[in-house]
Amino acid sequence: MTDSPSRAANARTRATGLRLLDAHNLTAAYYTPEGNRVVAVDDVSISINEGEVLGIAGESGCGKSTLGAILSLTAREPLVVEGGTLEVDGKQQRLGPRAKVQRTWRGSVVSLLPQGAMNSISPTMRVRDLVFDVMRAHDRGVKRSEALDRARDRFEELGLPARALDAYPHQLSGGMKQRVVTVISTLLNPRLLIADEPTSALDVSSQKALIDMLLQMLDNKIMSGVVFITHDLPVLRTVSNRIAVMYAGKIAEIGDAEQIASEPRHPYSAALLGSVLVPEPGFRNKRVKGIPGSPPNLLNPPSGCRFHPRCGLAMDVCTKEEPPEVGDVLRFSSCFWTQQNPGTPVPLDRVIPSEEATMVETDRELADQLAGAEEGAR
Ligand SMILES: Nc1ncnc2c1ncn2[C@@H]1O[C@H](COP(=O)(O)OP(=O)(O)OP(=O)(O)O)[C@@H](O)[C@H]1O
Repeated sequence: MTDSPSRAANARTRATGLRLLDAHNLTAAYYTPEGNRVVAVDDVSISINEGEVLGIAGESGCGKSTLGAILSLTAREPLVVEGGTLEVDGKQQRLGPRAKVQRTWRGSVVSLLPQGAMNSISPTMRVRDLVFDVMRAHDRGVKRSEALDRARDRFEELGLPARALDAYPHQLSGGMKQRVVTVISTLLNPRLLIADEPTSALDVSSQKALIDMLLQMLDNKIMSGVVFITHDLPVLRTVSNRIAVMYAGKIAEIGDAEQIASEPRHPYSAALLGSVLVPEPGFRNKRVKGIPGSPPNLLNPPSGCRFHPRCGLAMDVCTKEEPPEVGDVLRFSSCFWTQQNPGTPVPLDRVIPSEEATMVETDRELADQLAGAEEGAR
């Protein structure tokens, strides 16, 4: 995905410094048919500021979608949210098996744009029927004409053709379908939108159109913040103000997107970003081919720091004790090495020893994307 400098730069100036969401001690587990408890998000706390896009990065299976389900209050069996608190505008929503979700929260305070949403629209429903269903789920008394007027106004505000409301899903292109679903999921002006892999099935120009629309929605105060979950690190770096890097159900590192990309403080972030591009100037056209090994099975995660079996910087303490959060709530790294080496750049060649790291040429398109994202950030 190529990027215009102004879009990326604007994304970084939207955040106000005012708090939008404080999420404390979120824990959720899947209960398997065999009766096993798989803790997919384990005691995670994050904060998001007004106007901010918080990107969530991490390898497959590290808990990104589960975190999205907790934040959007959409967890369903076999996932059980076991504890935590969400705080928005001074109001609290307690989480847990016995906590009651306030009706006014789902859709209005937090809203989910689920992974693959565009394929889950019934082929026999027109877009306008979906609009009415979504609005009616929150307001039993809403009239069809009111719902459609609201959607039509919103489509016009965001430059989408109002005639798309009369279309069946198969009549829309993939990119248009995703933009339409995004608009529908924000019709109630949620404070926070959680977008789970919103761009992953789209071609490059549709990715750009969707991201532009999301940023315009933030500018127009349709919502006040976005949690953007994706595997695609160049996209994440372009769109996010801050990035949270997840590993095995925990936040390994969180911080300003550019800081995370150029000066990661956690060995896992360095390795993950190194698998896209090696930051050292002498290796700009090379990257590490993946991180050796694979994320742990969350049924039985490693003791101490969960990344220690794959980390070339691991010390004895990392195998036994939970790592400390080094930094503050907006920028921290959960790592003993970071604690013992303040201000020292993570040596990627020691995180992934050279005999295990296969260096490959960075493909032209990826290098251009990253160069564009960097240019935009300046
Ligand atoms: N239905 C389930 N039963 C048991 N374990 C599950 C179930 N769904 C997910 N998990 C486990 O929960 C963990 C987190 O899954 P999650 O889907 O949140 O990860 P993710 O980072 O979003 O992955 P991806 O990028 O592939 O979507 C994974 O390790 C997975 O094995």
